[in-house]
Amino acid sequence: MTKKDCIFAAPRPAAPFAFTAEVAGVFDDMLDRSVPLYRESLRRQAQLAARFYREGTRIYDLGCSNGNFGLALGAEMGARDFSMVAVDNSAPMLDRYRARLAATAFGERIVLEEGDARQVAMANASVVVINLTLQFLPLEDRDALLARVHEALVPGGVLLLTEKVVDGDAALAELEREFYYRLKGENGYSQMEISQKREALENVLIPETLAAHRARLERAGFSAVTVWLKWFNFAALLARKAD
Ligand SMILES: Nc1ncnc2c1ncn2[C@@H]1O[C@H](C[S@+](CC[C@H]([NH3+])C(=O)[O-])CC(=O)[O-])[C@@H](O)[C@H]1O
Ligand SMILES: O=C(O)C(=O)Cc1ccccc1
Repeated sequence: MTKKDCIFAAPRPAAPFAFTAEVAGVFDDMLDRSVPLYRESLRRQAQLAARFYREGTRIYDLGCSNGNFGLALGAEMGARDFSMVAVDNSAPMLDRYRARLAATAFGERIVLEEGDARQVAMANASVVVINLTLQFLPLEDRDALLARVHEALVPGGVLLLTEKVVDGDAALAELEREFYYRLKGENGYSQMEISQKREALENVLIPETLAAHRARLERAGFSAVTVWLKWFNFAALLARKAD
């Protein structure tokens, strides 16, 4: 059971946001109230993964947190066999993922790896998921990771990439931010919570434009890219490797 996210409710000393045990303990509530269409997007990504998964290959989930994609995928696959490697560099997140997997029938199909997404060895992948995680890597490391993802994919394999994005037009970027903070308010976050979290995420979560993402995916070698979901400053992309 995850608790209510009250992390930024009272004034706290300014510190960069990190995926600590405190965050892991309230993670589901935080994402349900902070990421528009979070469950819808996970469910469709699980369906896409099931659709593109090929027997004998692997799925990678980079930045898997406490396992919400893995649990959605397991439910989607049913009795079908699959193999997934789920990576995160936060031990408290993986502890929770491990505990949740133990209560499922598909636990042995998912291998948890504690480590840096930039370092993980990948091969023979039909699906790679990077859900709200590329945004936490230094800008200069993003090209190399996506190039390695493309390299690891089998022909016809897909990358499912979801990110917080920023509009290239300053006025539209401001509009999207305004509507995003409106959603947070509707979901019960106070102005104090919204502004303290914004400060904690500065220089930690670095969003890019959709144009920058498309250009990177093209540089990495992907032959076809679609934005299958967009809500103001959040976007989910599917990038396909040629057959
Ligand atoms: N360099 C890194 N290497 C590995 N993991 C990292 C790194 N940097 C950050 N992380 C991990 O990336 C995750 C980002 S959350 C992903 C949500 C999930 N995908 C979900 O579908 O629920 C998104 C969010 O909280 O906005 C955290 O668990 C970090 O520990
Ligand atoms: O809350 C935010 O502003 C977000 O961008 C979403 C989020 C959710 C969980 C951790 C970091 C960012």
